[in-house]
Amino acid sequence: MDKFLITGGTQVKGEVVISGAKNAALPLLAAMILAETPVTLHNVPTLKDVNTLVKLIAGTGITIEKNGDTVTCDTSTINSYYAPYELVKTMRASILVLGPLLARFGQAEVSLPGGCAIGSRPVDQHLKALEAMGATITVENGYVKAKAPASGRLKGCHFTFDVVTVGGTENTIMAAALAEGTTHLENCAREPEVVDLANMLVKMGAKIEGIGTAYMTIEGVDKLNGCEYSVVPDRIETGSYLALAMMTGGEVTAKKTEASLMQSVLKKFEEMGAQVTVGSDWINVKMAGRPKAVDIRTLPHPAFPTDMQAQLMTVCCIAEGTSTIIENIFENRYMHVPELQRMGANIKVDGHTAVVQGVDKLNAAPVIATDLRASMSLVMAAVAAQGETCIERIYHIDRGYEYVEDKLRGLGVKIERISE
Ligand SMILES: CC(=O)N[C@H]1[C@@H](OP(=O)(O)OP(=O)(O)OC[C@H]2O[C@@H](n3ccc(=O)[nH]c3=O)[C@H](O)[C@@H]2O)O[C@H](CO)[C@@H](O)[C@@H]1O
Ligand SMILES: C=C(OP(=O)(O)O)C(=O)O
Repeated sequence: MDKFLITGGTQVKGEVVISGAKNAALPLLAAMILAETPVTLHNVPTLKDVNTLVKLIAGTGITIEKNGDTVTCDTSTINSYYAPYELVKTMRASILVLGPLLARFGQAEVSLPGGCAIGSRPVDQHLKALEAMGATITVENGYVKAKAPASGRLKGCHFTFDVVTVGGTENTIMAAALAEGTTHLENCAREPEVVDLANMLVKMGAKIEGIGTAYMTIEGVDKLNGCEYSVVPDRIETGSYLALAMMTGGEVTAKKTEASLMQSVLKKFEEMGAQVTVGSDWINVKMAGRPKAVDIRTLPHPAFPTDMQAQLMTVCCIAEGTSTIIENIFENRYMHVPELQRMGANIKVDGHTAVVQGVDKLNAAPVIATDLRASMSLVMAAVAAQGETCIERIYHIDRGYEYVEDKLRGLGVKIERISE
């Protein structure tokens, strides 16, 4: 398993080009299954999760290829509607092929994703919404087996999500796009990645109203065509590199990104004393001196995203004063805390609440990355700490940060990957 060796004490400075968003690329790849003619997707990041989904889609017989940051797909060769456990277990977002396969081909068999380090993450809302559209769903031997009604097509319905779910909303709008009749969805997720998916579906010929709101109406169409589309910039990758500027009293300009996607995060940066300047496709963050403590609650978009919680907590570790963080989305998303404590952070966790008392500095220590964003939080801590930090199990970071060492080196970070 690969490790990172990071020599700390660097004040980062420079520019970083932001990649397409992992969390948009995955549903957009799944949506390709819906198209009767070829689709071309640009700005697709080269990541382990993207490779997994491409492999899973190729396993159905669909012709799909990734060249650089472009993926092309032709569904005319499909001969299977099956997503195996071996791939699904490595990436929960694999469940996103369920809605498209079922809506287009009337059947699907997809392994049930398990829980993961950050929480149990059930998919009951995905299944309930598809059932409301007339699907017959059984769960047997760890697989979700889904069939459309006898007509072969799902039916429009009225469905209210019990919880705001990004993946649940995505699976449902993809299915509804090809259903017979109109689907009314309430309590939808409004994340930019859901909006990106809806926009691509519209480009493919779907009829969707209420994009970016909690209430969406989808009038099903008989078929969807291919299109050419470009993945939205990664707001979490953007936020992570900008947070590194705050962590080290440095300055970072994130390019090829969009400030409008991440207002709640930029507002927190400003509350912490950073100078934030934005342009049409860039954001600059400059931090003079020590950040100020801040209070954070993670909630669905447009509030503060759970995927930035670990990174901001790490900045709070060296901030002046006491910060309070409340994680409302996932029940176990504080796995980075014991590792940050090993580096000298003063954090107390009680249930969903973490109280972080800022310290003057962090120290290098051997640590273990437990999940994707926890990995980035440890990288940030290591860059700011005095001494050499070894971070184990960095395969997590490869799921979600494209060319991470190159980008960090471009900002002055001293980082080495040790492959064993
Ligand atoms: C690939 C992708 O886009 N991943 C993102 C997506 O994950 P994902 O789509 O899995 O997250 P959800 O929005 O579905 O989960 C939000 C909450 O709803 C619960 N829930 C979800 C579905 C369901 O059927 N039943 C249920 O109870 C989950 O356990 C969780 O507590 O949104 C999360 C929340 O912004 C992000 O952290 C992830 O990075
Ligand atoms: C939790 C995340 O991803 P996933 O839903 O793919 O596990 C994330 O991107 O932070």
